[in-house]
Order: sequence, then structure tokens, then C-alpha cells
Amino acid sequence: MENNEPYVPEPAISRLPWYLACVSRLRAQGVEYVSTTAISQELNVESSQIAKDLSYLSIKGKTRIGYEVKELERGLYDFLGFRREHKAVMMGVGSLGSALIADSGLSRYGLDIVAGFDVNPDVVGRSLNGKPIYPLSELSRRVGELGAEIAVIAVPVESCAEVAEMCVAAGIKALWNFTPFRIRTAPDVVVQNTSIYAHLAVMYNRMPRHKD
Ligand SMILES: NC(=O)c1ccc[n+]([C@@H]2O[C@H](COP(=O)([O-])OP(=O)(O)OC[C@H]3O[C@@H](n4cnc5c(N)ncnc54)[C@H](O)[C@@H]3O)[C@@H](O)[C@H]2O)c1
Repeated sequence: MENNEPYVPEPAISRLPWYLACVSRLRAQGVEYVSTTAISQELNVESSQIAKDLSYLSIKGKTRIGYEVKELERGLYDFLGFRREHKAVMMGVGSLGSALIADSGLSRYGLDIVAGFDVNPDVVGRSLNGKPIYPLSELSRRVGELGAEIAVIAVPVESCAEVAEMCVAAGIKALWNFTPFRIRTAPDVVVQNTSIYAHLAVMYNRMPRHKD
């Protein structure tokens, strides 16, 4: 697939939502202009790094004044894809899957979980937060009619490979994988692995060790 947009390194993409949160706060306080130095003081990121990250957006700051806050906020929202609606299906509606379906925050970031799929008869046929939960066997026929391009995977780790394969066969283009399984799939399918436990491990590692 041809893509003419500039390649943005992952660490830069990961920092942009922090800038967005910062400028949204400033906009709510009525601030009109912000410099990279001011963002730098709030977030403890070098201002040269912020300027470089923001250079991927087509928004230009003004010398000595900085960026117009509203324009920067809008630009970050658009660039990050948070304004577009991305339809997703939830694979596995257990403890984590139910929490993600119930989370109203995801839609503010452009992710609309439109339905869930599960194999548990106690769960299938119900709806959660107004979202229907279908049997896994209906995935291939439902994905197209739902218009979903993303699958959020929260099934037991041993089912992940099979579920990921079914999602891709059904036409899903991106997999947001919460299981510890490392998915191998076609190169044009985007896989994003997420683990809150990995962040916990980093936090523990940085804490002073307990002395026995
Ligand atoms: N990445 C993280 O931060 C994080 C946090 C919590 C859990 N997890 C992972 O998420 C996954 C789910 O955890 P949980 O605590 O919600 O488990 P859970 O047992 O509560 O839920 C799993 C759900 O998946 C369903 N399921 C089983 N096989 C399926 C299949 N083939 N297709 C569709 N649905 C199927 C089950 O019926 C159940 O409803 C696990 O792999 C766990 O390791 C990751």
C-alpha cells in the first residue's frame, strides 16, 4: 500500500498524547499561546525534543509567541487520529474485555467498540454498555456488517493465535493485543501489544528494594 505521509518514530507518537493533554488543559484555562519551553516545564521533556516532535504536524509556531493553543490542540487531535471514529470489536468479554467495553474514555480517543465476541454461553446474547455480544462463530459474517477494522483481543492467552487468525480472515486490519501472546500475522496487519503488567514491572524495578 502506498503511503506518502512522513514516517513518525514510535517514541514521538507516544509523546504526542502528553502534549495534547497539556494543551487541552491550557485551552480550558483560557491560555491562547504556548511555547515549547512552557510545555517542557510542565512535562519535563526537553523543549528541543518537543519542537522536533511537533514538526511532524503541519502546524507552525510563531517566533517568541509560540503555538496557538486551540490550533495546536486541534492539530494534535487530527494527527493522532483521535477525532476519526475507528470501529472495533472486543474479542473476549471477560474481566478485562468487559472493563474495556464499559470504558467511556476510549471513544474520546476515537475508538468505538461496537460489539463483543465470546464463546461463553453465559455472556453471548447479552449486551454490555449497549454493545451486543455475539458468539465467536458469527465473527466472519458480522465484521463486515459492523464496519469494524480493529479487534481488541482479551481472550485467554492459549486462544489468542486462533482468534487473531480468525480476525484477520474476517477482514480486520489492526489487532490491539492485551494477551501476553506474541502474534505473528501478515505484514499489512498492524499489531499493537499492550500490557499494564509491563508498566508495573518497571515501577517495581525503580522502587527501593524491600530489605529482608
Ligand atoms: N495486557 C494487560 O494489561 C492485561 C490485563 C489483564 C488481562 N490481560 C490478558 O487479557 C486476557 C483476558 O484476561 P481476563 O482477566 O479478562 O480473562 P477472563 O477469563 O476474565 O476473560 C476471558 C474471556 O475470553 C472468553 N474466551 C475464551 N476463549 C475465547 C475465544 N476463543 N474467543 C472469544 N472469547 C473467548 C472467555 O469466555 C472469557 O469471557 C488474558 O490473556 C490476560 O492475560 C492483559
